Amino acid sequence: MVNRMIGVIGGSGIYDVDGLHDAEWQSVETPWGAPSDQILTGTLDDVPMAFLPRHGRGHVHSPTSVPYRANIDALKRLGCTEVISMSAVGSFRERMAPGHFVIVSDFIDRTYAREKSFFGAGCVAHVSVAHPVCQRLGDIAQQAAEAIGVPYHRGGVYLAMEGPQFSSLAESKMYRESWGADVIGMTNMPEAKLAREAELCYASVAMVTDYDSWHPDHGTVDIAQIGATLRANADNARRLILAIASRESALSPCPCGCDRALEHAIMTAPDKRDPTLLAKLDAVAGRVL
Ligand SMILES: CSC[C@H]1O[C@H](OP(=O)(O)O)[C@H](O)[C@@H]1O
Ligand SMILES: Nc1ncnc2[nH]cnc12
Repeated sequence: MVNRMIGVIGGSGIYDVDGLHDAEWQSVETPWGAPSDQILTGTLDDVPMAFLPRHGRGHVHSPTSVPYRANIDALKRLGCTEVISMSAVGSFRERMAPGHFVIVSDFIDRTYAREKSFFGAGCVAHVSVAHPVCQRLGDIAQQAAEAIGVPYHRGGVYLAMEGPQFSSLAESKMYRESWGADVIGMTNMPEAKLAREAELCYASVAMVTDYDSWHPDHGTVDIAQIGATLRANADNARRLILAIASRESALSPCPCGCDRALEHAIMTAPDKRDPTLLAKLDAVAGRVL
């Protein structure tokens, strides 16, 4: 048995975590470039943790410029076995109100200007993302939300848009009424797909900041209002991270198979694989290469 190591990716408004023992900001180099920032490592309740601010401290990266591959590679390289995302989202459902947390169950990926895979020419792989979220990690997030008493919803479809502009009214209505999306954000894809390729369990806790632009009583999205809700949510986000750590246990194989996602995924014949790409895949896919 090895211990779990939790990777937490903090989204807008979450640039550090309190209470880590032996806390240290570490620089991690990856074959995919630099991650969004240094990574804060330490232990919470004796559980090793690595915290990465997705947009960098000071909010430097836009949703499009976030180095998603470097971020996932860096967390894997540090020894993380799972990744929890904490993200701001707009809501398409009246009942998912600002201040509520949604434990995401699925995604619709509408992003188009990002690198979406570690694999490619010279080493082709196809993993399943039919169930992009780890059920076991979702259970832990749910238990943690229950324990801290934050209003939460288990399950919700997160639509990932490219941004950085918010949606038009017509888009907002289409996502909500025709596509069945429950919340909208700009960052969880391709992050979730890359976590799957890296055989990391992934779960996303979406923190509702607004009703996007569809709601007749709430007008259009306003970044000032989002900021105020984010600040109000930040304390609950920190408490949730603590509560998640205290629910972690020794590592056993993931019941959903996230940790074995690459088992039969690589298509390229061993003698046709590109050594340069294979070298870059050392952390992400070393187990199967
Ligand atoms: C600050 S509103 C828009 C911004 O916030 C969300 O980022 P994150 O998922 O990192 O919390 C959203 O996806 C947008 O990038
Ligand atoms: N309405 C919205 N659309 C996209 N990303 C968001 N992040 C927070 N609110 C959002």
